[in-house]
This record gives sequence, C-alpha cells and structure tokens, in this order.
Amino acid sequence: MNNSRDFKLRERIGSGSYGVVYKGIWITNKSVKVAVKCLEKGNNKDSETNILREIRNLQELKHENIVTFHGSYRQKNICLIFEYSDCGSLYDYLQKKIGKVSNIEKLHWMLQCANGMEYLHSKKTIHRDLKTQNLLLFNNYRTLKICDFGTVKQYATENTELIGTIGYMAPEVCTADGKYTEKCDVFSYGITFWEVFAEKKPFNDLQKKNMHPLAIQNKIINGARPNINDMQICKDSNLIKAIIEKCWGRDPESRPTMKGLIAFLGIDLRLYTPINFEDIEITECVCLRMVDMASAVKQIGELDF
Ligand SMILES: Nc1ncnc2c1ncn2[C@@H]1O[C@H](COP(=O)(O)OP(=O)(O)OP(=O)(O)O)[C@@H](O)[C@H]1O
Repeated sequence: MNNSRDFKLRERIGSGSYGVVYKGIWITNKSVKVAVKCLEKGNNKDSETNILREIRNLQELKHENIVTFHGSYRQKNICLIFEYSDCGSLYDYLQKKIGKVSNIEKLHWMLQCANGMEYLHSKKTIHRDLKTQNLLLFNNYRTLKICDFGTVKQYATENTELIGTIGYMAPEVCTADGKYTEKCDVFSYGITFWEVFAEKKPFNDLQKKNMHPLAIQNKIINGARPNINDMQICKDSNLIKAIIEKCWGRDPESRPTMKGLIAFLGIDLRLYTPINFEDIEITECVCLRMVDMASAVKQIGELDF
C-alpha cells in the first residue's frame, strides 16, 4: 500500500455505487495528476469486499486500453489511485457532442474498447459492467481506456452474482440459474456499440416512461433490444449491424469473441493506433481495412467467429 501523505486530494469528480472519486496530486511523484477513488464512509462490508477485490484484480492488469492502477492507501477509508483522465468519460463526451463526432472516431474508440476487453478475457477475467460511463478518454479524446473494475471477476470461479447495469446486462446474468461467462461482456459491448453510433441511451424510452428497471431487464430477457436501425453508420453498415445483433444475441455461445470482433473490424490496434489522429492517411487506412474485411466476409458469406 502507498502512503496517504504522498497524495493531495483536490475537487470531487463524481461518485459511483460504492465510492467518491476525487482529482488528486501525487506529491512525491513529479506532482502528476491522479484520480483517487475512496470507499465512502458508512458503506457496508460488501463495498469493502468489492474494493479489495478491485485491488487484487487491478494489480494484475496492465494494458494500453485499461486505466493504469497506481496503488492504494488506507486513511479512514480505502482509497484507490488511478491515472487521471482529463477528458472524462465517453458517456459525458457523447452527451456534449451529439451529432458532432465522426464515425471513424467512434469506430476507433470501439476498437480500442474491444482491444482492452480482449486483454481482460485473455487474463480469464470478466468485467461485467461495460458501458460508456466506464470508458475514459485520454490524449485529447483519442485514447480510450476501460475503468471501474469493482465488478471484475475471474472466470475460474462460478459466476452467479447479479452485477451490472440495467440495459447493458446480458439476459443470462439475471436469469434463474444465473451462470454466465465472458460472453456477458460481449452482450454489453454490443449495447455500448449501438449507444455510441445511435447517440442515444439504451432503453431510454422505457426509462422515460418510468418503467421499473427490473421490468426493463425482464423485457431484455424476453428479447427486447435497442432498434438496430438507430445506428448511424456508413458503408457496409448492414454487416456491422449484423455483427452487433450477434453480440446481443440471446445465446451466449453464438456471440462473437472479442478476438473475433477485432479480426472482423480488420484492425490490429498496435499497428494502427494513430500518433496523430488528424492524419487523414491513417484514418482512411483504418476505414479501408474495415471495408475490405467487411466485403471479404460478405464474399465468403460467413458471419461465424
Ligand atoms: N481515472 C479517472 N479519471 C477521471 N475521472 C474518473 C476516473 N475514474 C472515474 N472517474 C469519474 O468519476 C465518476 C465516478 O466514477 P465511478 O467509477 O466511481 O462510478 P460510475 O462508473 O459512474 O458508477 P458505478 O460505479 O456505480 O457504475 C465518473 O464521473 C467517472 O467518469
């Protein structure tokens, strides 16, 4: 554990279900900005168990599309120290920029997201709460990193807890036997992809009608999905729409893997992560790879991964 005196807390950024996040300064390390997530006073033991679980998980995870974990300290409460995102969440950014973000930027975020998720899955880890609020932006909105690992769990243990966010949660997470695999993240990825390209919150119409969250989840269990045609996407959109429908399919086994999604989109992000996003050559290149791949898949008439 780190020493609390090494950090100075500044303003509160926001709060989640089991903690408050503050902007902070790491005084003894070149005064770098950090985000400090503190377990709230008065929270129950479950929250502390979640945080301790988050610490164990985070220590294992190191990837360019996963928020860097710097350590933790205990003052009155346990506090986790993360790299600070000065661009905020993808959710907040999309809210501010409705109609103004290009498809290529959106695609690039979703590819980075798939890359981070593929890494998690390769570590036999399930995130279980993938959504735009848990995707943070860095590097002038170009780099996306997955955060909020309180819900992360190793596959090795039997997954039976009901954890996640209504609207993004796969049906099998909350059905009777409640056993699920990493494919629950693929479901959430499909919903998140739709949200980014539709620029709407999933099931917002039902929420506006004050439908109870559990009633919404029940509808999802019974097959309700966002309207795929709300996705504003360019060339080869039918193929992309078909892939997204596969992601949020009822049967987890038939959903693609994250590896399959990255392969379909035709991008090796390690090669294509743009150094300069304004560089049109690179963005065109990304687009071309995508279209190439889409027509190749079309030619062989295959959508299975
Ligand atoms: N590393 C970070 N840098 C900057 N802001 C962050 C960072 N981590 C979280 N935040 C912001 O802090 C706020 C609270 O985040 P937190 O992860 O605790 O909750 P949440 O994801 O919004 O909700 P929940 O955990 O209940 O799903 C959010 O606005 C989030 O964007």
